[in-house]
Amino acid sequence: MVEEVAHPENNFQFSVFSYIFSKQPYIVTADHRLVTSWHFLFLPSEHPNIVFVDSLEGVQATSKWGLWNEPCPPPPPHPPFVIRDCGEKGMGMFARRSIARGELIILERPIYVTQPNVSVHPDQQRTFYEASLAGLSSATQASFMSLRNARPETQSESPIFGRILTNALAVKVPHSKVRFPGLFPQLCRANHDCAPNAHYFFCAETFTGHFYAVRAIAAGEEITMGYIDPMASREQRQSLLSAKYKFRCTCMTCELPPARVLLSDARRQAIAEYFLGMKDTGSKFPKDATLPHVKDLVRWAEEEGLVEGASILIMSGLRLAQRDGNHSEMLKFTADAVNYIRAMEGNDSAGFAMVASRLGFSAQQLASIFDDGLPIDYTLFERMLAKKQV
Ligand SMILES: C[S@@+](CC[C@H](N)C(=O)[O-])C[C@H]1O[C@@H](n2cnc3c(N)ncnc32)[C@H](O)[C@@H]1O
Repeated sequence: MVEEVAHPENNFQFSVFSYIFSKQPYIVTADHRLVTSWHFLFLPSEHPNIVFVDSLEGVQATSKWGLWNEPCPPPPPHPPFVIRDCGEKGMGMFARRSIARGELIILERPIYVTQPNVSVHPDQQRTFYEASLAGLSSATQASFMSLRNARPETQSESPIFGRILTNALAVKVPHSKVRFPGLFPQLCRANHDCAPNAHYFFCAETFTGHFYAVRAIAAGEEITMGYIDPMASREQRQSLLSAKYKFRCTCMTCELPPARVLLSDARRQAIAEYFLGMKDTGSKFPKDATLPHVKDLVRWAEEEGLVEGASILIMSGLRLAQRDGNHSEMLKFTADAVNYIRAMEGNDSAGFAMVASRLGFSAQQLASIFDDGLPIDYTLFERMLAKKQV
């Protein structure tokens, strides 16, 4: 049975080859002639501004989350940034006023979430992507198409594909290890820096991308994020950025004098090796890890401006100290972990709750020790730890 498709909230007709798989929830095939018709589009009811592309099972699971019926949490009342043209980089995000470390810059819903590999034949790619774009309202389509396309070589396959490659940010959803590429009208305007001053993460509970300042940002300063593995050497980073995003990075770290680049590369490599060791052992610290070494790595990560790397190392240090029953080090690492997580993800984050649960506390209990602005109540913390016999 083939039925023509119109988005429930707009009058778009995808194509005569689209058909409705299900009206409740709204699931359609992009084009039933495609060999890859196992990719379906989910058009969340009353949200003509989101399209979710996945296998049928994927969109069926997604459609049951009910997140789409939740209103998007309101953004900060006066956005602390402007998006403007900045020459060779194209558009960029800039601080309208000074922004404090740990301040929320923007919170935004994606408009388009897709499978990492919608492996359709190049000839069919265009049909597929055009049908998926047509699932959006005309305003959202225009916003999508205004995003930068740094990959014009893909234009013949689809003008959409290049925009996905240029702009996608990871969307992580419950019960799936897949990092879905997601597009956001404003978040995708942030340019890259190898020591970024802001941190992006996706919150599945509210289905929004969050962007926090991880350093104090001065009025007029550019707000940046990291696109690639920051532990790579400068040469590797340059080649990754040039291959995928088609630009040469001229950030401060990349422009350091040669001797400083060597030092920066060596530090990043040492951190990468530690992470590899964690992966090898499948545990939170590598075999033979020692507290002094972790502390050196944390300091290097901080000096390199690698906030996310530093936070992972701090959590690893916390676990090492926990393994050794070293309460005073646990205290220091916990204080650092809380400090970092608050800067990267705000006060009520899942990360904060994770640190708390790691120590056997609730988020509220931990927050009571690390209340904003007050000196840390170490005695209380010691007492709580002793009670837990961590
Ligand atoms: C996600 S977009 C960022 C926003 C983009 N500048 C725009 O105009 O919409 C990624 C693209 O921006 C440009 N870009 C991002 N960071 C850059 C940087 N540090 N230097 C030069 N170009 C950059 C590259 O063309 C890259 O492919």
